[in-house]
Parts: sequence; C-alpha cells; structure tokens
Amino acid sequence: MGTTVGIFSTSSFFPIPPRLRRVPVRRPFAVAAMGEDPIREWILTEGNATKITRISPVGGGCINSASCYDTDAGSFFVKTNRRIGPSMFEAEALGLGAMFDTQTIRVPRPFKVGSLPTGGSFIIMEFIEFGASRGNQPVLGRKLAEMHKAGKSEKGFGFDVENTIGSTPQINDWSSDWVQFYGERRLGYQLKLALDQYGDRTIYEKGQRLVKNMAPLFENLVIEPCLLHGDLWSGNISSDKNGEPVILDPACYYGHNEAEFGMSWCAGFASAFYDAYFQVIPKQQGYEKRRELYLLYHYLNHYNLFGSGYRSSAMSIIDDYLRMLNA
Ligand SMILES: Nc1ncnc2c1ncn2[C@@H]1O[C@H](COP(=O)(O)OP(=O)(O)OP(=O)(O)O)[C@@H](O)[C@H]1O
Repeated sequence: MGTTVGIFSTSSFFPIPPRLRRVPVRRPFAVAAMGEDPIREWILTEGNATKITRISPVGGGCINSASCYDTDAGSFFVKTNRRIGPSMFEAEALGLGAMFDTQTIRVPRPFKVGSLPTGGSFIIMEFIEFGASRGNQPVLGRKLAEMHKAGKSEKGFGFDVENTIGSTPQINDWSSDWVQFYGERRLGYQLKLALDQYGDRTIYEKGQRLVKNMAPLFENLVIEPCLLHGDLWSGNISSDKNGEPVILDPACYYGHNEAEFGMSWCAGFASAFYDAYFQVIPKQQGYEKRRELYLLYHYLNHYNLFGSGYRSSAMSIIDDYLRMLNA
C-alpha cells in the first residue's frame, strides 16, 4: 500500500465540504480494493463516497496525468505522476491550501497527497467545472489583490517548502529581506543554472552585477510579504461555470506583490485587470522601474527550460538595467 504524506493524511486538515459529506457505507468490492489503490481508498473513506461511478481522463497538463473521478458524493480531480515522489504534489497542495484559506479568489481545494504502491505519487483535489470564458478581467484583478492582501506571512519572504516553477526548483528558504531573497533565491538561482547548464558566463556575470546593484530600485519602499500564486500565466487562469475566475497549478511563496506580474508577457492581463487590482492595492512608487526586473526571473527560467530563444529577452533586460543603474 502506498504511504501517505503526514499532514495530508486526515480529512481534518482539508475537511470535506458539506456537499461531499456523507456517512460512508462501504461495499464489499470497495473493501477488496483497499490497499492496492490509495486513490480509490481515500475517495471511498475520507472522501465519503460509497461508489465511484466513472473515471475519465482530463487532458491539458504536460507533466502529470489527470482524471476526474465521479462518485455518489460528487466529483474529484486526481493527478498522478508515475516517476516523482509526493513532494511535488505536497508543495502544490500547500500552495493551493494557503490560497484557499484566504477565501478570496477561487482555487481547487486540496484533499489528499500520497504515494502510489507502484512508485510515483498522486494528489486529490476538488473538481471544478470550468466555464467557457477566461473570466472577467476586473474581477480577476480585484480578487487577486484581495488574495495578496489577505495572505500574510509572519516568517518573512519564502514558503514552508521548495516548489517548482515549470520543472525548475524554486528555493523558498525564509528571509526577512526581499531584495536579498529576490536577488539570491530567484535571479541568482536562475543565473547559476544558466552558467551550469549552458556555460553562459556572460549572462551570469552581467546578471550578478545587476543583483549587486539593484537596491536603488527598491529605495524608500516598505515591502510586506504577501501570498503569491507565483506562476500566473494564461494556462493557469480559468473560470468556473458561473464565470468566477479560478487560478490553478501554483508555485506559491510569500513575496512582493509586484512579482506576481512577472509572467504578464503570457498572461493576457487587460488594462481593466490592472485598474481593478490597483484599486485594492495601490501602485507603489517606482512600480514601472521594477516591472522588467520581475519579468527577468521568468525569462531566465524559460531560457533554462526551453533554450536560447529566450536568452535575448533576458539579456536585454539585464543590459538596460545595468545602463540605467550605471553598474
Ligand atoms: N481542480 C480541477 N478540476 C477540474 N479540472 C482541472 C482541475 N485542475 C486542473 N484541471 C484541468 O486539468 C488539466 C491538467 O491540470 P494541470 O495543468 O494542473 O496539469 P499538470 O500536468 O500538473 O501541469 P502543467 O500544466 O504544468 O503540465 C488542466 O489543463 C485543467 O484543464
């Protein structure tokens, strides 16, 4: 039988919503399957279903296999990965759980993470029926800002676990200093990766020069750590059947709210999105000067993940800043 990941092992951590709550009545065939299939086991016990009526594949993801489990207690969304242990899904569940707890923007509620007996891991979460539209931009902007406002951290900048941005590790060790955190754990990590995997000394050295000289971009700012989705691009933004925005597949950490716009080059945010956002959290002084700095992390990550097509975007941002900062 697959092991379960400690903190997700009881329904009290992610209690089942009333819609899905039922007294479990187990059938003999369900008992017979226990232990061989921890997904089925959870759904038929803590998931409060007595029978699974249909399992259908859900397309769209690149990294994992996804399915919808229809049951007499509602539907569950399940992702499995046959190669990777549960730490990746554990990080996803912690991120989803943190966003869910803000009770602001809609995210799928995570229920359970565990290992598969044949190797690999799984995550079970709330199934969301998506609508046709990508959602209302002003509502998305307002709700995202509300999440940023509500998601506070007492530990500073970082997150309780490492997670991934695409498939690149994202280091989240806590820090009380945002400029240091962003310089070392975000830009510095990606620059080192480019040096190690491509031998790209030019981007590494110029990028490090920027990191050492970027403090003036943050002068006179008070930066409160707030909960970020961390990977907010159009593929991770949807809407439910009522048109409410939904955000998925996060790489959460507590950071400067402006860093959330780092993927704006492929997120399709309209001006109505930004207007609504800044009505809840006003723009800070110097926002425009930092915009490209926050894009840089994601361009570097794309360079590291997908190759040289993204190098020139990253390099020209670095060069522009070095000129602007006389560094
Ligand atoms: N909670 C959910 N309920 C219903 N459908 C979902 C839910 N979460 C994701 N999906 C759908 O399943 C598809 C795959 O999910 P996801 O994108 O999280 O997969 P992945 O392989 O983990 O990630 P990636 O997109 O990075 O490859 C998505 O395109 C989305 O349409």
